[in-house]
Amino acid sequence: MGRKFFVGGNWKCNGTTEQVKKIVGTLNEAKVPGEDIVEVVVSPPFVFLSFVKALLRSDFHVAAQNCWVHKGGAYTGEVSAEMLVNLDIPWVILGHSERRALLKESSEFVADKVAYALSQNLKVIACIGETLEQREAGTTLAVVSEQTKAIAAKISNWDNVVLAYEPVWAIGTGKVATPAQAQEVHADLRKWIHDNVSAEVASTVRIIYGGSVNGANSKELAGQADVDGFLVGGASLKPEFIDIINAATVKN
Ligand SMILES: O=C(CO)COP(=O)(O)O
Repeated sequence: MGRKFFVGGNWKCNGTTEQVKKIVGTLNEAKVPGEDIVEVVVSPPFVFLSFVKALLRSDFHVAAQNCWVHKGGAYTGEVSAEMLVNLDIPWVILGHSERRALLKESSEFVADKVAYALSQNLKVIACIGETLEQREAGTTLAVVSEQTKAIAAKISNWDNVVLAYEPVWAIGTGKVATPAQAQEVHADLRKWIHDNVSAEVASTVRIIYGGSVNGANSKELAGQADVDGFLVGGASLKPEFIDIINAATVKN
């Protein structure tokens, strides 16, 4: 099938110049499989993007954590897709659950952002995931397929999209999804994409898992057939991020 393993590090709203230097230093010295085996992307806050890009080894790439929904202009506090392109930032994370919950970003708004970012040739890590209440109510697939459907309605080319399944109850809680739970949702999502987008996109799109991934649990999760990588929060700020990148070897 040839879906290249993908590991993203979402630093969220963390870091000082000194911490950033230290993290990048650790990444630059790390021994990891080549770019043919694993694609590695780290996502610092906007203010550190250029700094990280300049320091970071050339086989790792950077992502912004958000961008404005349309062309830039009179939108105080926002950063446009055009600016990211201008700075040679190849990736952007969109629709993270923290933004959906705290900043009330709807599925439609996220989908508009995804479509606009793709139109500017950015590559997108699009995040979806259910809350604990939704899981307990048995609506996990309905929720993640609704979030995916909103995106599918607005884009026609999935080549530059990575779908990040991040159950909200697993984010920052230390309560990781079991490999079986992750695999079940990933397989259901792939089937949904098969039935509602195309067989081709279903077989090629990477679906990565996020939520309390760490050095210890990453190998077993990576062993699941439909888990094509990770979006890592807390552990991406620590040296164990290297172990998570190395979980890619499980696929080979
Ligand atoms: O939200 C996440 C990545 O985007 C996951 O965060 P944690 O790895 O800290 O649970």
